[in-house]
Amino acid sequence: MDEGKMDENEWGYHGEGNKSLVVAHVQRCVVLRFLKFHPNRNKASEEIFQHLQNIVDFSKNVMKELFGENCVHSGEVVQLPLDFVKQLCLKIQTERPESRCDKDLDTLSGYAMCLPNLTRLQTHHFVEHRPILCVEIKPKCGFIPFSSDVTHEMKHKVCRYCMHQHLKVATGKWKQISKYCPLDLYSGNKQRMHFALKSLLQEAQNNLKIFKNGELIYGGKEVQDSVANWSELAHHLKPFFFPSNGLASGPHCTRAVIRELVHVLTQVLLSGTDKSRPSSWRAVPSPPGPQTCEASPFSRQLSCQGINTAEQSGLPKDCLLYKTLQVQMLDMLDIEGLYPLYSRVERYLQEFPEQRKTLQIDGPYNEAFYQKLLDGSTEDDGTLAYALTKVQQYRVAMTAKDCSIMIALSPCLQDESPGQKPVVPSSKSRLTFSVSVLDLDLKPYESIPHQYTLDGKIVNYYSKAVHAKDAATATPPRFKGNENCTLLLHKV
Ligand SMILES: O=P(O)(O)O[C@@H]1[C@@H](OP(=O)(O)O)[C@H](OP(=O)(O)O)[C@H](O)[C@H](OP(=O)(O)O)[C@H]1OP(=O)(O)O
Ligand SMILES: Nc1ncnc2c1ncn2[C@@H]1O[C@H](COP(=O)(O)OP(=O)(O)OP(=O)(O)O)[C@@H](O)[C@H]1O
Repeated sequence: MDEGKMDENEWGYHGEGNKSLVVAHVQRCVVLRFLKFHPNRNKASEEIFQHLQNIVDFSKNVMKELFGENCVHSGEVVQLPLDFVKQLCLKIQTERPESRCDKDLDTLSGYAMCLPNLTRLQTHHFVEHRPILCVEIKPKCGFIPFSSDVTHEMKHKVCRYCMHQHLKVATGKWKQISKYCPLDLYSGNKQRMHFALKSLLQEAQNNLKIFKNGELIYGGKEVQDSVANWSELAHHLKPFFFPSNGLASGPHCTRAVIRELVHVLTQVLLSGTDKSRPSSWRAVPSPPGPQTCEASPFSRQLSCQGINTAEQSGLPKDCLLYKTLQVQMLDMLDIEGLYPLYSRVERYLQEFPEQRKTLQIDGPYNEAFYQKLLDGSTEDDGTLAYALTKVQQYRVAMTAKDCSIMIALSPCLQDESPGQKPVVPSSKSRLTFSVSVLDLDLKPYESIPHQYTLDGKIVNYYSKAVHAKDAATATPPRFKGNENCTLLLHKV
């Protein structure tokens, strides 16, 4: 990229989250990722450069080690002409969702990250000109806390995502509770994974987006996509899964296409990444807590039928979901056990603020930072060192609980040998695929008190909701008496 000759007309709005905004080049497979801030809260250019450089370093030195080389794209920090950034900001403003406009793109520093466009690149080695489908999943936390510091009994039974759904609906963030439960997706059990993926397709919220040739076609919009839009989605997907057969349109076709998508995604999610290089670390051998969530409609249905819900096949150790779960489980103490350790670090920093740098609270995220994360000790010896290690591990775990998985699929031409590229078969086609992980910015130290407060709010709200519903109907809040759970077990 020639940063000297930048033309805003060559870039288009691509998407955004809470902290960054992404624009994509209209021809080349690259994106620019800008930081966002509340109005009038812009930081000094040097600070922004350092923040972005920290993101890149953390990705290279820590996340590549934990997730594997092939799945992580660290990118680089670039300096752009301020005029270009200002014009770009004006150009994309109308395309931004209103709910994200509480923050503005940083137009003052001129710094951004340049990354491969994962919605258009099949692998980072090839620039392809064939159709490409890309599914982005934000799976969230896939385990129930196993820490003995947990005081709320509910947290041992119901996962955070399912509890949080109730608070999100109550505060108006989403209209209805999703049937998706991360524990189903992470189970490694195909039936549960199909159910989880189908639930994401039914209620995408901010957990699912689908791009075709780099363009968003499903999810990620203000007006929520749902089953009502499946026939349109199926129309987009049909050439990928039924390339040469004239499958008629209509509900039968829609169901067939969605079924193929769900099956293919499951296979890809269970496939190995970085086969050549086994990961050098393990956080926890297998989830020590319960492996099902009592609020998951799937698990509830099985237990209604007297089937042992703890039974599951487990994830293959070389797949990305397994690696994600391992990193998430660096949170061994839960926020309830972590918070007192955070307070210990905080007290020390109040007394010795100049030590913040030595303790690597805001970086540098180098090899030494990574090595300290591998310390698996669980005995608190009362030291600052123990507290600091747990705090840093928690921040990394929280990052993995909020990252997204990007699955790119592209049809194999008839009789084509895929070469080095992995292939997933669907019933009427073969697709090459790649899997990546994105949004791996280390969560800030400062967010820990917020996590602690939010955790309490989520559990208290959910417990009250369960109580209220129990009192009214003698059934848990997620199910009304007339909701037939057998419906949920239809094969996809
Ligand atoms: O706390 P959560 O689980 O609601 O996660 C936040 C996300 O909400 P979600 O529940 O996924 O809709 C939230 O996503 P949205 O802005 O709601 O799309 C952010 O990802 C937030 O991270 P950060 O503060 O921007 O670094 C996330 O905050 P962190 O907790 O990861 O810091
Ligand atoms: N390298 C990439 N290639 C293609 N699309 C990308 C890339 N990076 C980000 N995106 C898109 O931009 C969106 C926003 O990016 P990202 O998740 O990094 O934002 P964020 O503000 O850090 O998120 P959060 O709300 O979780 O803090 C993503 O959901 C994804 O759709």
